[in-house]
Amino acid sequence: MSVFHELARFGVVPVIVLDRAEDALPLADALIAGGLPLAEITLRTPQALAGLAEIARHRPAMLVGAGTVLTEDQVHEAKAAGARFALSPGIDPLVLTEAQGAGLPFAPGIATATEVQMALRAGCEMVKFFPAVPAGGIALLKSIAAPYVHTGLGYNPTGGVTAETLGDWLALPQVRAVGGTWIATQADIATGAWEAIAHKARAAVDLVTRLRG
Ligand SMILES: O=C(O)C(=O)C[C@H](O)[C@H](O)COP(=O)(O)O
Repeated sequence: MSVFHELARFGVVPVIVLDRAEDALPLADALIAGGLPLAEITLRTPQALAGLAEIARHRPAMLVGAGTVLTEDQVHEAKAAGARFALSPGIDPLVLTEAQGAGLPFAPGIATATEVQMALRAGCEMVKFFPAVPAGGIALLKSIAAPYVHTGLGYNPTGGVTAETLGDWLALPQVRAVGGTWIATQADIATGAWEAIAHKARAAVDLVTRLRG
């Protein structure tokens, strides 16, 4: 099974901004406790890679990937840290080529038909639809995805998705999983609100289970 198939089984991807590497394991444990052993650690903070590496090394049950991967170097850094997949808010063919060479499954960001075609040309299996809500929400995704249904491309809407709108997004057959920061916000992590994170993870997992029957 491809890593994006594994990810799709959860239906929801916690997008993480990690300020301190020492928060990585308690965060992973909270997500595991909530039944959501999955995280996209965004490479936006100096300690993100170290935190990702901690999770990959010490919590092998977690499916951990890197987000906000913007450069060729970051492809290799993410892979070396143990990322099983990578995503980015936008699309950069040079980064995609590098990821392919490194064997790191990569979902680039798209918000236009042109970008979808760039992703298809690069052989991507999944793309991030970013910024999902400000760009035009479900109506835009439906319209953009329509010409490419036959390709089997999957979408990961992220940016403005919430627990309340999760179900609407997952009702679209092309949506493999939504992404969002609400499950473990930067403030939750900074204050060590591990129980709250576990609770939000569990609520999201329960909702996905209910929706998918
Ligand atoms: O950095 C990336 O790889 C991204 O895709 C951006 C994040 O997914 C958004 O920042 C999500 O933000 P929320 O709207 O708070 O859920």
